Amino acid sequence: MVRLQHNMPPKTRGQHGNEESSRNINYIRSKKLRCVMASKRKSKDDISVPSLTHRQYEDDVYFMSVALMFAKKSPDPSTKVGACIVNEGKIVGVGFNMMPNGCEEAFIKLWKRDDEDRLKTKYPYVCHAELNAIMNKTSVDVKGCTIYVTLFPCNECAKLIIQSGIRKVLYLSNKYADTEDNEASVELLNRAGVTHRPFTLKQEVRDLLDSINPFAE
Ligand SMILES: O=c1[nH]c(=O)n([C@H]2C[C@H](O)[C@@H](COP(=O)(O)O)O2)cc1CO
Repeated sequence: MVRLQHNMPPKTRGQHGNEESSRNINYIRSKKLRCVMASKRKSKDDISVPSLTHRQYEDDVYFMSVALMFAKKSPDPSTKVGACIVNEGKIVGVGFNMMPNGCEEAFIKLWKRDDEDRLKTKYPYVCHAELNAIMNKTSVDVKGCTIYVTLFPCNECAKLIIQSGIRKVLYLSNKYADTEDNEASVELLNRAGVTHRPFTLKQEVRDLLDSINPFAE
């Protein structure tokens, strides 16, 4: 009779007659299974603590939602853009595209995209969301901050972002991806070492934001 030592796997006959290795494999498998089951039991009892990446994702959703909420305030009838600057988890600046302060009334008819005369379109006058967010900042500076913006920054905004010390750009839409301005913007951000990446907001969050109407009766 073979006496099994405590903790030793039971002896079984392997498929190819290699008893020793098959015995070890079975032993390892059953041990692994016990570990998995134990960890499942543990995670059921534990209060779940979101992982760092999950928490970061939740923060990203939150700050991008703030950028979207501000985009809704833009008077531009065709493209509403919002931006939110974040410093170590705190919002330090928000903005949306609008005419310069004090010019809103005077330029009200200039929210056009097309006209033979460019001076009769919005483009030479409008202040972009990023510019407003940077100018409205509440902290001393925005060095090392992240900017959440609903549209990929144009080359002029890329310059502002770089010069202000912002180090990271998260954006929702990149609808002008094929334009030269956009190419210049990517080039600028890359050269300056400012990271930029798209962020996808789930449709449910967008729907929720669309449904918020604080002035509804
Ligand atoms: O980075 C940006 N930030 C920003 O606020 N804007 C604004 C300027 C205009 O009001 C609007 C773009 O208008 P349109 O898509 O009709 O060309 O978006 C546009 C960009 C990128 O072009």
